[in-house]
Amino acid sequence: MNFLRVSALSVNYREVPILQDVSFHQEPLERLAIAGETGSGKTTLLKAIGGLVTPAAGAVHFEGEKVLGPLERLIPGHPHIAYLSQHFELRNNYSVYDILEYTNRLSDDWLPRIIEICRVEHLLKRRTDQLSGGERQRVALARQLLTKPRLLLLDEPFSNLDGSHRDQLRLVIDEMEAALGVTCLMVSHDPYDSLSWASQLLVMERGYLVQRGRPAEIYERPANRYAARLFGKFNLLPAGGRLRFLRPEHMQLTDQQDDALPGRVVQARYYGSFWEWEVETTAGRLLVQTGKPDPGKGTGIHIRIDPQAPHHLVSSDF
Ligand SMILES: Nc1ncnc2c1ncn2[C@@H]1O[C@H](COP(=O)(O)OP(=O)(O)OP(=O)(O)O)[C@@H](O)[C@H]1O
Repeated sequence: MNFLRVSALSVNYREVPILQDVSFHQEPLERLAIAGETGSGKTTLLKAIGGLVTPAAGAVHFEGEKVLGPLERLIPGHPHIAYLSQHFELRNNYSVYDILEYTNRLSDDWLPRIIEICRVEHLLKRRTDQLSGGERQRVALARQLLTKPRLLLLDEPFSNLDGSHRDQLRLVIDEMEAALGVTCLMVSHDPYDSLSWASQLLVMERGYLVQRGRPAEIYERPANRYAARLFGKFNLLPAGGRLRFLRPEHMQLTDQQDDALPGRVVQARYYGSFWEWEVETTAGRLLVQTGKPDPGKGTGIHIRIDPQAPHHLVSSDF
């Protein structure tokens, strides 16, 4: 029995297919992230898992039992699955403490524990309309945790947060998993959030699940051009009738000209921790990630493939 099993799930909105034949499973404490372009069906998938939309076909099973849709339950949703929506609402004119206490369905000793984990102690007396975006996010998360979920569905939890609030929320999620044993399934359109957090990634494209794998597998060996682009830029180098897929950091500048590809720098862009050079070569325009600054447009250079780079060959229609 899987902790969560999604089987051949399809969802339509007014007869338009939004999710088509999606199947996967998740085990307890496995960190699963769903990536995909806007409109690819990520939120709809979370809602179907949480019992908030009715599938047109297929089913979701949680701990061996079928998750019922909104028409099959008096109160939509599953009692052990919490859903932190992108557009969560906190009632106005209530203090944070009142909201949390009101929601608490657990024994009283849980409340201070969750307040501490979510780092909201200093906010308890404030009204909900007196909070910043990051603070509201942590209060909303605390509120969901007080329903004692076993599965927490997080829809773009970092999307409106700056760097320091993101880091803080990341710590909250880590602690919550460890201290409360909550399993998380996260939707994120930001490649860095999903690559660095997940143990398994799902890639959604126009309602279909097109790839599932470990983050490094999907980053280095994407199933198609769409999955490749979601996680950053890439090069395709001719290799014996096929194309070799290489990320810009898999290309190296070299002084040794044997076996190297000559080229001329077209443009150099600065990204803080690295530079990216765009280089015109006989194999096409290539991107090279390097620590070296802009050498000037037209500079002649030589490139080689990092000997440690993955060997991912794709067809010419990639
Ligand atoms: N209630 C609805 N009625 C009709 N169509 C909907 C409804 N909700 C979503 N859709 C459509 O379903 C598709 C998938 O939407 P969904 O919100 O699941 O995508 P998403 O991948 O989560 O997008 P985003 O990253 O922008 O949140 C979109 O084309 C959207 O317009």
